Amino acid sequence: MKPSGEAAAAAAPGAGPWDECFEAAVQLALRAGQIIRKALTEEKRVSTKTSAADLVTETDHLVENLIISELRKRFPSHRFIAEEAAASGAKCVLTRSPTWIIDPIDGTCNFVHRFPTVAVSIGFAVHQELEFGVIYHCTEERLYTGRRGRGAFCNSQRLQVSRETDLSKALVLTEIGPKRDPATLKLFLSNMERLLHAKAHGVRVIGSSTLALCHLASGAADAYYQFGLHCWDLAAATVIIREAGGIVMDTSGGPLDLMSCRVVAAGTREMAMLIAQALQTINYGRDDEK
Ligand SMILES: O=P([O-])([O-])O[C@@H]1[C@@H](O)[C@H](O)[C@@H](O)[C@H](O)[C@@H]1O
Ligand SMILES: [Mg+2]
Ligand SMILES: [Mg+2]
Repeated sequence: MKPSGEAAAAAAPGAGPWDECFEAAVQLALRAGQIIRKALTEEKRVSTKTSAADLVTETDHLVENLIISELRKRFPSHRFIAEEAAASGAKCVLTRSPTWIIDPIDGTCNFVHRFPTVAVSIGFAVHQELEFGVIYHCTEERLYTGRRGRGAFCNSQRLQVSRETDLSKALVLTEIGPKRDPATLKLFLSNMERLLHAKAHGVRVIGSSTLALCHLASGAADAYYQFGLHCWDLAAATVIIREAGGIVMDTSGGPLDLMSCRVVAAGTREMAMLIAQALQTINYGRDDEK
């Protein structure tokens, strides 16, 4: 079923203080998805950022500028944290002001290779609390939404996480992150090996952290962990997972720190703790200290 803004709004009935912002996010995600879907098959100008594996295209910039300019027109007092602005030096500071946290294309490496696992992610926080998240799987036309206290949905289907607590019965998702030096790769592979030694059914890397986190929210996977993602990968997906009944926390087992570039998420706290206890830390610094 094609997603629509009306379906997303109808899926979470009842007026709320941020309805207008939520509906703007939905419409912009759908519009961005059309641009990304069209550009997927076209020639691209590709640049690198923090590593040879950390790619960016003109479409990332075009989509991010479109989203921010449209939101600034409608909500001039709001603040923005966005991936490509941060790459150009903008500070990632989450204040108590209404703040949009944007990843214009999540899965840019997939996008460059025309691998159809790409999303646009728009999160929204007020008083430093995540209020809603919108993630649009551009090629499958799946609109994932979550609003604090009002449930999580894919198109108009309510989402519910897996209730699995046994790691030996779990499908675990992760992502590689942009660092490719030998020490980081050794730790990344060691973490994957630890989970396979613990008899996890499988470990999957799909190239988009936001869509992997949406799969978790839909119950199609039991856990997710990563070192090397960012607040714009996490913001929208965190609301969606929590509203689907899941847990999103720090890799230490403590509360999520949106700026820490690391996460463990799962359908149950038991599963999340089993994952966290198995992991060796890979240091990627903090978004708010770059
Ligand atoms: O850059 P992008 O495509 O928005 O986001 C990507 C993340 O979704 C992925 O989890 C991570 O491993 C990549 O390094 C990259 O950060
Ligand atoms: Mg991106
Ligand atoms: Mg991303």
